[in-house]
Amino acid sequence: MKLQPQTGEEGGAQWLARVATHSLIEEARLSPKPGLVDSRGSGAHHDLTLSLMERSAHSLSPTFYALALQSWQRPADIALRQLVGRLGREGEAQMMEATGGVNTHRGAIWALGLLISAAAMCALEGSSEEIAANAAKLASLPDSAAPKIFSKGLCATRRYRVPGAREEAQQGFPHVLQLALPQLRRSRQSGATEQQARLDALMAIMTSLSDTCVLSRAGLEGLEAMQSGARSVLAAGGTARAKGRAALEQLDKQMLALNASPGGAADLLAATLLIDRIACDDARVSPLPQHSHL
Ligand SMILES: CC(C)(COP(=O)(O)OP(=O)(O)OC[C@H]1O[C@@H](n2cnc3c(N)ncnc32)[C@H](O)[C@@H]1O)[C@@H](O)C(=O)NCCC(=O)NCCS
Ligand SMILES: Nc1ncnc2c1ncn2[C@@H]1O[C@H](COP(=O)(O)OP(=O)(O)OP(=O)(O)O)[C@@H](O)[C@H]1O
Repeated sequence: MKLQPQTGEEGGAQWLARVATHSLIEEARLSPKPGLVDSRGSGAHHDLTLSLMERSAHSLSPTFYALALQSWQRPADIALRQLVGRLGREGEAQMMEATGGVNTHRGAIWALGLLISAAAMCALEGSSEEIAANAAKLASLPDSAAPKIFSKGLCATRRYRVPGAREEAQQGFPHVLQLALPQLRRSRQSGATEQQARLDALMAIMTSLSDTCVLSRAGLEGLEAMQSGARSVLAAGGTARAKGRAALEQLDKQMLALNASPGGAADLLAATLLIDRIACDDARVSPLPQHSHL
């Protein structure tokens, strides 16, 4: 199905920015998510609330717009990589200003920022595979202006020898393309509600992601609990089934007891919702009129 966003680069960039911000808000509101901020509350977080997440999402619209506009029909080269890096860091500063210094969306800016840029590179004509491949090319290029920070994520990837946010992007977002999007569309097709299909997509990501947020707070025990709990939900038929919902409730309790929150998986769900809306994929099955309300 072909999308009909506003035409031209300015209209297209505005539309992309709106869809990206909306994807972040829909991810944050989706409930019940294990350990994460959602419409019920703050999950395992003490410094995050839903209204803070929403404020943060809105603060990122100008960054998303700039990323889309500046990437329009450009090739993935060093110049674009450096520009995208600078805009991403400015977006992080914007987020920190809006939240009073709380990290609400660092991982999300990275994933959605690259995907917005990648979608704009093909002027909104790309399939999910083409968008992810462009994002991977950009993420694999060096950004000499990037500050050398030994972040929590980097620390976890070294300590546990696992891939993190950088590698997920450099590999073309396999958790989005190979797990979440197919699950989202399968669940919709089998009659799940939109909320259930999105929760199932989140579970699909959680079955295999090495989420450095979980590793930093709860180590390998937390990661294994997350992955096996998510597998149980899907093995029980997903959240459209009572047994699947019971397994999800169990997983939520376990994540809270371990003080674990799969923030990386949440970012990739937002990325999935974005790609689902912007990619020109024939197989898309969406119950919503595409972006008519955006
Ligand atoms: C790559 C980023 C995320 C930093 O990663 P790093 O692991 O060092 O840092 P940090 O621990 O602060 O953040 C990691 C975040 O990624 C998310 N995440 C965690 N695990 C994963 C995973 N396996 N896959 C994807 N995302 C994950 C979480 O939200 C987590 O909080 C990013 O902030 C960055 O380098 N930005 C630089 C600006 C830039 O180049 N932007 C370009 C696109 S806008
Ligand atoms: N609904 C959500 N709830 C919580 N985190 C989310 C949600 N959606 C996305 N995230 C992602 O999770 C990340 C939060 O990471 P993390 O929990 O590691 O924060 P931190 O403040 O760096 O660490 P800590 O909370 O352990 O002090 C954000 O960067 C954000 O992109």
